[in-house]
Amino acid sequence: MQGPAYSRTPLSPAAERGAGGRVALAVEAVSLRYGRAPQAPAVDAVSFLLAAGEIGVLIGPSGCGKTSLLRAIAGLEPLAGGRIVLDERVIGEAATGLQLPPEQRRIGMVFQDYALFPHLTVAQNVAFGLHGQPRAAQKARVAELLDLVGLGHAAERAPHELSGGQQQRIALARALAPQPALLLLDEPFSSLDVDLRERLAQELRGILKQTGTTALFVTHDQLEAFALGDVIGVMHQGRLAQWDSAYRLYHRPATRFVADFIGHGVFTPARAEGGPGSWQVHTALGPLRDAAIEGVRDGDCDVLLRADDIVHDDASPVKARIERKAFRGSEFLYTLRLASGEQVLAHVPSHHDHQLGEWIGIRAEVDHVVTFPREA
Ligand SMILES: Nc1ncnc2c1ncn2[C@@H]1O[C@H](COP(=O)(O)OP(=O)(O)OP(=O)(O)O)[C@@H](O)[C@H]1O
Repeated sequence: MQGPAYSRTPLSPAAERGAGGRVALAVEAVSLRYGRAPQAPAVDAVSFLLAAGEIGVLIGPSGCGKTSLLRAIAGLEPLAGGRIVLDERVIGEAATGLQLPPEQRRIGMVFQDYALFPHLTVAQNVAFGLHGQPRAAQKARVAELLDLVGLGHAAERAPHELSGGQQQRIALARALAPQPALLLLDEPFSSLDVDLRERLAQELRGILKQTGTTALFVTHDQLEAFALGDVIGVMHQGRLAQWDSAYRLYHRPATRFVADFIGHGVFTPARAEGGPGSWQVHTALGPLRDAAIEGVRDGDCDVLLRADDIVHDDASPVKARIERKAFRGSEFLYTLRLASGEQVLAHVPSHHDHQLGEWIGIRAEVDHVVTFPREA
């Protein structure tokens, strides 16, 4: 199927701003199919723009097509539809069969397995993409990159003498050394432990911003996506469900899938009344109002209630029974059941330590009311 993805905001925030937001990467209705299988394409008419120096992150459940899309951009898979433009140069186009080989795309890649050459030193690994340049220039660039990733002291060591995190920094230095027009990163931290991942994600963002590198990063991990990305794409069954800022993905999800995938929340039956600028959505927790509400229609609907929309308030006439609670340090995630049968989630400060089965007062404090057509 051709045509743009059903993304509410097809432009990334920086590309939309225009000023200082020169488009570096344009992915236009890109589709990819493995073999001649009749099943749905692995990537289905995906469109988005990434501005120069911007970091895009693709997230989505396993098998949704993230890696396939990255491979198509890298030139490792032929396009079944659409076109890819990098720095105003068409690098792949289904209609004409144009497919620039990976090495001619000026694209750097960092994958989960560090793929360093074991028989080369760290410095030789980083210099790998610089052949053809004068030796002195190569040496200076390698030193610069090793300093950038904090491993200047390790230049003469062998990759196996370094930790996983250090090896991944070397892989990053190697990919950045030839100053790629675009850096692709496919779950580069997934084999590392959680603390290290978080630190490396922050370091990586700093390095990419310092070098002004345009990058597209694939991860399973929402927190990693939020920490790294200027703009985040949620993929679902080969399609790009939404390409947007983290804030909008959370507060203005374009589809039910995105609303469900990002953050904690439930859909609860509601009834919308009013009109543009004056919508009121009636729920078991009382009426919700939002002048900026989008996509609502008069009548029955489902409304998204996030765990942070529900406030514990014993003075509230609305009561709910605690069915489950999960300790998360500064807060509990309570799963609550209203007398009317609806389930809601609530983030409650962890010093409010109530027992399972207890009834507590709650009220809804919803800044952004998000509704979807009622599902059977
Ligand atoms: N080489 C291949 N041959 C045939 N089908 C493939 C191939 N690679 C991937 N697929 C299929 O394409 C779809 C998308 O896979 P892809 O690896 O892109 O998803 P993903 O979102 O990156 O998943 P994960 O997060 O698990 O890595 C899946 O249905 C997968 O089974």
